[in-house]
Amino acid sequence: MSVIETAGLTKRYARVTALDQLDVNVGDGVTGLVGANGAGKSTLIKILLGLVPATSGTATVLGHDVATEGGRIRSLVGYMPEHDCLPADTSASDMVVHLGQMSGLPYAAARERAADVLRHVGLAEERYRPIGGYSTGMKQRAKLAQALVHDPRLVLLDEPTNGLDPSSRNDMLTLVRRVGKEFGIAVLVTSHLLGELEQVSDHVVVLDSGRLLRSSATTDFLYATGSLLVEVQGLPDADRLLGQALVAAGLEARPAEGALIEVDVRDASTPDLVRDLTVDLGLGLVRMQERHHRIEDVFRDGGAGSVQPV
Ligand SMILES: Nc1ncnc2c1ncn2[C@@H]1O[C@H](COP(=O)(O)OP(=O)(O)OP(=O)(O)O)[C@@H](O)[C@H]1O
Repeated sequence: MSVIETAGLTKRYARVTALDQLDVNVGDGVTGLVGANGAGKSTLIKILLGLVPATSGTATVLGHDVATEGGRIRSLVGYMPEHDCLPADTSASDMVVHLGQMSGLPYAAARERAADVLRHVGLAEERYRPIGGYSTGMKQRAKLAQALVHDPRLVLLDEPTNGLDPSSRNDMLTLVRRVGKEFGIAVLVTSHLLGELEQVSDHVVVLDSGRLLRSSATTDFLYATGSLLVEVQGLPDADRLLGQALVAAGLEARPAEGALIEVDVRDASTPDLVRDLTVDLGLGLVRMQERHHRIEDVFRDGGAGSVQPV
């Protein structure tokens, strides 16, 4: 059974079409929903929760119709909203217990679950302190905890890394991955950064101005959009020699800035092939990094993007 399924889903506001004939099918595991600001990610999440009505089309969540079974969906689904929405003068513990009770848990069970989830997100020590004194990272973790308190079957996480510094961002991405893998909860997580969703998602769905650009396994996505930057040493013209060998082996390769070689990733074996050819030429492999295209360029004419370590 699909976790989320939409058909022809459309949402029009007075001045803008936020979702345009969207057909998506999300299964178990971690699914990344990526798109630039205004692409329609939050609108989709609100429709899936039954909080905002669609203009036309249909959507189901865990087999329930969003148009008629919003209450049932919200009892089965955890939701982490994008913006700062936490009460400053309440402790994370009180807030999560309260939301657990609102989801139908008896008080004692809500307390027990709240302690568990706050520990899982790394807020065991601070859980009795008022949220107003929390860092942004702690607030994001408190928001994640309340999404998990009623043991949902699916969580919808809207920009969980928003406003975080690089180290807190990595911690949050690790947590998101754990929720999907260790707790076995289906996850739909949004971001405007393709790179960070690739780190945690099994599947990536890309929205552009409310339209579906692509929906595929993360690995397919990488192969379709990525290239490698390679640096070798050992001979004065090491980069040229390797470039020629790569082209002779049928790969697309070209010189890049700083005596690097850029190689298009053809499939999962490409990095091994680069390594083997380097060794065959008696050269040393200094580094090999993925280069991603920018999300805006992915489906258009390509272009250089951020470089991330393999
Ligand atoms: N309540 C509303 N009334 C009118 N227009 C809206 C409303 N909510 C969203 N929109 C518009 O719909 C489009 C999609 O917005 P949405 O918030 O879903 O995008 P998003 O991908 O989540 O972006 P962001 O990350 O910036 O929140 C935007 O053009 C936005 O201005």
